[in-house]
Amino acid sequence: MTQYVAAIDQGTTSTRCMIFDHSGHAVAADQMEHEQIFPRAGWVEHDALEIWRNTREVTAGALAKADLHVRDIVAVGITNQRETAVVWDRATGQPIYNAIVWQDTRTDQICQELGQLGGGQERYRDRTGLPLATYFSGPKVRWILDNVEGARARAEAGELLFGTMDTWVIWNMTGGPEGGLHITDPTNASRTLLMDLDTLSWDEDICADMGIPLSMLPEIRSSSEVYGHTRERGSLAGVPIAGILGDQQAAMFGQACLSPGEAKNTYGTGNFVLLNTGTDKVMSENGLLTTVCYKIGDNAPVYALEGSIAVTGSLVQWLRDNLGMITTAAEIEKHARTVEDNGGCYFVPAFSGLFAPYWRSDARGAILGLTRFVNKGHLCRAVLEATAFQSREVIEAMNADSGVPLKTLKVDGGMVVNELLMQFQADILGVPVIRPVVSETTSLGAAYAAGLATGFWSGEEDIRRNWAQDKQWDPQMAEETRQEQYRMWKKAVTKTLDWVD
Ligand SMILES: Nc1ncnc2c1ncn2[C@@H]1O[C@H](COP(=O)(O)OP(=O)(O)O)[C@@H](O)[C@H]1O
Ligand SMILES: O=P(O)(O)OC[C@H](O)CO
Repeated sequence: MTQYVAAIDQGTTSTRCMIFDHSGHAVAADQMEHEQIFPRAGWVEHDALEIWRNTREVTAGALAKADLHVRDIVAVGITNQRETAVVWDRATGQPIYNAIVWQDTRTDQICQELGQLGGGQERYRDRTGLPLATYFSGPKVRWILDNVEGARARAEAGELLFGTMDTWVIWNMTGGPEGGLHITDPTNASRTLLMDLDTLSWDEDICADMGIPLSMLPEIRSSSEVYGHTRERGSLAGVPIAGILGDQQAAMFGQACLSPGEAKNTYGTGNFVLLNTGTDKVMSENGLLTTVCYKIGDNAPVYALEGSIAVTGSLVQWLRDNLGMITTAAEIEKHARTVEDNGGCYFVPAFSGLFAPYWRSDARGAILGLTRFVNKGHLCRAVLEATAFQSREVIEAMNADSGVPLKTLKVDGGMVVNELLMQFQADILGVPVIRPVVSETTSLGAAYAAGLATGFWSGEEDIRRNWAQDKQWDPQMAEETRQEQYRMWKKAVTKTLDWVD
């Protein structure tokens, strides 16, 4: 009997379930978008109950599309948007507030206050590998405890649980209030600002400073092991849950970036460039994060350097939803192709401040170089180019940190269908860009983590064998043009800084 592994990818804009066979080929997928809630400027929330409902629907949907029975599924892996924080009542399963999303900037003040405590910013960097920034979960939990009436007392009484989306989905999948597992893995925990990167355990001093009771926090398990089985109700009843990876780390698996020096760039809501640094924890001197890449069972953890970019694909969504300039994301390419270049127009999408390599929460978005000449095509081009320029900035930082310049760039994610963007990325980087056949690397990576733990795949060789190139874009731009356009981009960035008082 042919067997399969399922993956649930709880992403920023949607939740999907994919089912993979032994060759890493996707035999079915189902996907549902959820509401993006913007209560105020800079605030971004999700309804965690809507996400749990969608998770159930897409798992049933994927099984139905593949025409499979649950007994054909040997394991399920979970991957997720990272950092997004939800706090719920352990007895009822009701969230006490919407999930606060990674892009949300409401915790700026909290971060500034925490930075003034003993050890300041440096303590966070040294212990957690992260800058003290609004991006990460810890300050979001602190905000919920400070702002939801009665929350702190309930948290201290042990009534409340915190989780990133992996934790929330697994707790519900394993029974919720009736004995649900409260667990996470080091790739997700390393994004909270609460985990010690060396010991892979919660840092009690930081949790105390942040005012977060340890009883709220999930147990940190490895990224690949059988944690338990899904509850008896539901379409995946009784299947072992055997993998947990943050989505960007899952993409590393899906791209077979399993050796030191291997890197990928994922183009989704934001962009995330990760470089495998092996069992060495490299601390960045150029504005990158140090994070856990994965931890397989009892093996030593593997670390990564990461360049996180907050706004890339979501800028295309913004053009569609807020300005109505396009009706579908794919349409942007058609308009961008009506012009030769950006016509002098640069769009810096600092909607959530600027993440790597700047970490400037005082930046805000700006369109620069506007003249009467600039038309819709130029603006669409500037939107796409912003993704490529931001990627070059973090890759330059990575080259500086590692001392070994990247020779090729493996890419994946929703935006890599955009051929104009891929060519421009190769042009502005000056290195070839390579897209694999399976560009759903995030789901595939979660499936690999679960399949490795259950013996469905035997090891790294299986994963490497399954990876295959689909298309390569080689640089065609003259060196002088490349340098000039990048210089103008850097100049544009300087104009967005110091905007928020
Ligand atoms: N043809 C396209 N050109 C440019 N951007 C696109 C295109 N198709 C999708 N996108 C963008 O890709 C993003 C979706 O990618 P995906 O990897 O599914 O995101 P996520 O996992 O973050 O939810 C959206 O932000 C969308 O605007
Ligand atoms: O959901 P994605 O693919 O936009 O990924 C979000 C990242 O995990 C945020 O750190």
